Amino acid sequence: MSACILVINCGSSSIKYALIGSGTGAEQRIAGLAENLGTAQARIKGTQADGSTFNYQFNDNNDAQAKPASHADALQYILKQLSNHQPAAIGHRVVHGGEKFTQAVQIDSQVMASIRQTSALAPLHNPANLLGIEATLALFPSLPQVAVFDTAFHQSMPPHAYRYALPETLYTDYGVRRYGFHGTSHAYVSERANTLAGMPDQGGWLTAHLGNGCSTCAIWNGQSMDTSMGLTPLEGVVMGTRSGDVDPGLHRFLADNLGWSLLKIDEVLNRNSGLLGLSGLSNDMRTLVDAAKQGNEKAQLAVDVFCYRLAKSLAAMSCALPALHGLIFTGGIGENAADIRAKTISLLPHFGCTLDDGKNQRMYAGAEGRIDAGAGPQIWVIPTDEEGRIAVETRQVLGLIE
Ligand SMILES: Nc1ncnc2c1ncn2[C@@H]1O[C@H](COP(=O)(O)OP(=O)(O)O)[C@@H](O)[C@H]1O
Ligand SMILES: CC(=O)OP(=O)(O)O
Ligand SMILES: [Mg+2]
Repeated sequence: MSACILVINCGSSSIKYALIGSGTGAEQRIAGLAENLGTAQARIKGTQADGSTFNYQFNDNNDAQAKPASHADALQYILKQLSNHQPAAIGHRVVHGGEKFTQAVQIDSQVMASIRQTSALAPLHNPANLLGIEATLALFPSLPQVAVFDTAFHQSMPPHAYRYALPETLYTDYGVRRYGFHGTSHAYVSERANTLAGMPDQGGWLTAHLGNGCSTCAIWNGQSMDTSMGLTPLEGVVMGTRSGDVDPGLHRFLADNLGWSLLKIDEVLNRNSGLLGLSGLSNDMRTLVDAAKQGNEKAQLAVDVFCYRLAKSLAAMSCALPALHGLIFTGGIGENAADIRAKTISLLPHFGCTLDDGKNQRMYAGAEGRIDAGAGPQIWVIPTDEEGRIAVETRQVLGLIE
């Protein structure tokens, strides 16, 4: 693979990686996932250059005394797998860039200090992103590294969308405003939809990125006009383990009546809520859809709240657009869960969308296509490609020719 970019997306307990070659003709890609890092179940699975797959369990003899594999251990293993390929540069997903970063930048010590400063606003994400950067800097001290921010795409939001109705000093002195996340994904799928629908850089799209974290976005002529996540990735729609919007009065209620500390409240809203909290069963939409079909009422309620709050968010986002050309579903749930798409669309009759049930049900994993029946705004399923877009932006920042 010539002049390839290594893309690293470090989560709190996982690392997604991809080595993306520029070559001529079809793009070449080797990708994988390390998960359960920091636990005895840490493992890595991925593809190799010849197309074969590997699945490596760090602690395969279940030794209770063994030290759990860290992010650095996983990166070392990943790089060993890729040792036949010398990347030209490394691109990192960084979730929160605050107001400072309106586009991707080459990483230096000042950029790292800024990412560190912003960690308080994305405690599940930025510290993990920094771990990834530090580990690759140690392993490849001479390679250029680029940070691609989830927040950058949303810096085009107008003040009426990004300001909270709070005293001004909280914004001017402390940066309390709405930032939005998943920008790399919202940007990628809306550009892709422009291309597929034959309307380059024009039109109004509502995008629903539905992964473990979920967010919606209103995009007009290629620019983010509003999005459901805010100061932190906790605001907005229901997610796997995150609550999304709650009454701000909830915090005082829990403190006064249950004696919970702010730390405990934050933990519950981030890690024990959302689909997991409602169902008491799982944060995995596949499990919930199956359980609901078997008559599990809590799983059904979790699915119902998820779809209703998602439709409500899309309806609210439509206020940011002069005209609506289409809706786009992406992320693990958006790409794979036909019933969730159908239920959400059924809650938006005033959009005038018509779903083609057959096309919706027939969409297979990894496919992109239109699932509307022709009348009203278009409905698309477009698999996101955050890694591909991070590689493109890394090349652009460094002036590397594709
Ligand atoms: N076939 C499917 N049906 C329903 N949900 C699915 C399906 N495949 C994946 N998902 C859901 O997608 C979510 C994970 O999305 P993904 O985009 O992979 O996550 P991440 O945000 O970590 O990138 C999980 O809730 C998972 O259950
Ligand atoms: C910002 C965010 O929620 O990211 P993820 O979906 O990767 O958790
Ligand atoms: Mg994701």
